Amino acid sequence: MNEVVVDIKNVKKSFRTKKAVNDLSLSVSRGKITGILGPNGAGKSTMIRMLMGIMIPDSGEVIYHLDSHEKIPRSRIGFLPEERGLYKNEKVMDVILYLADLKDYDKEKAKQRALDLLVRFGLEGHEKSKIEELSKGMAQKVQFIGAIIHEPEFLILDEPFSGLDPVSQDVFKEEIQALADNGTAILLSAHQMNIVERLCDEIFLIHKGEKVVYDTVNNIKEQFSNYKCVLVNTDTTYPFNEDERVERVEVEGNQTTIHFHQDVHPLSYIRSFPDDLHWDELHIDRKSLHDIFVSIAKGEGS
Ligand SMILES: Nc1ncnc2c1ncn2[C@@H]1O[C@H](COP(=O)(O)OP(=O)(O)OP(=O)(O)O)[C@@H](O)[C@H]1O
Repeated sequence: MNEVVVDIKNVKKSFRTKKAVNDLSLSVSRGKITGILGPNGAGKSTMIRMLMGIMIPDSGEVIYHLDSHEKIPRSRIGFLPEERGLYKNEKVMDVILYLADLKDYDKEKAKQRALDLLVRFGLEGHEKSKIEELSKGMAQKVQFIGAIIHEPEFLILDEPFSGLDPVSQDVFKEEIQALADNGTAILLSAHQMNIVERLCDEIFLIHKGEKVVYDTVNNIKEQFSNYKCVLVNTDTTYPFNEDERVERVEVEGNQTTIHFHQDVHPLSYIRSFPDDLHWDELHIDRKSLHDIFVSIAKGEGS
């Protein structure tokens, strides 16, 4: 069942004459990862600030459905801001316990959770290290732990993967997925489309403060993404493009990519290949979310 944790309804926010967010509505549900995407300046941070109560919308509403009398129930929300920053002279455990205390979370529980989380993030034994002694990636892990230490029901992650190496990115991905599997509602802003594609259930794509797409990843791929078929080491003289199902053909090195028109499934086309057509590898794929994002952001639509 879809259990909505927060509804954003028709919010608008302008800075002088600049419309940063124009009439946007969005819901985030328990156990779901919702990606908020958009090119630089699209209005993502402004949306996040309104969710956190750091900014008040000019019109529209942010409505939390958490068991709290506060309009913005901060102790139930976790936030990893885009701007990283922890008290450099403080020790790892002290910083985490301080953040837990800000959310009124029990100190003993926080200590135990912190120890467990430090192990999960490969930071065991660093409880007494000062933040300044940590690498950037390690400090980011501590900040992530600080954002989830109080078991938030709603978690906002603003660019959690920036500056992380691929191994650390994987650790973050696993933890984010595990939190969602445990029922946390997650709003994720990220520019790494390959990660977003695999991690998010739904995507809210905005551009210049306006909604472009709000749907499940599968529906978006269905709606915007045609199939393509890649043949490795095939006969490039074969007239692949002499078929009305084919939109265009690209040859790059030993790869021949056949792009199909919307709604064409390539299987029937592939079955029509002559038996003696050689190829070493054949891949059927859809356009990636990256391709879709770029074409939408450039205003090319589908
Ligand atoms: N405090 C502010 N004063 C004036 N203009 C602002 C302010 N904050 C944001 N803006 C403007 O509002 C628009 C949306 O900015 P916002 O920071 O929300 O975008 P974003 O999608 O988070 O971008 P990025 O991916 O670059 O972080 C931009 O045109 C920005 O210049």
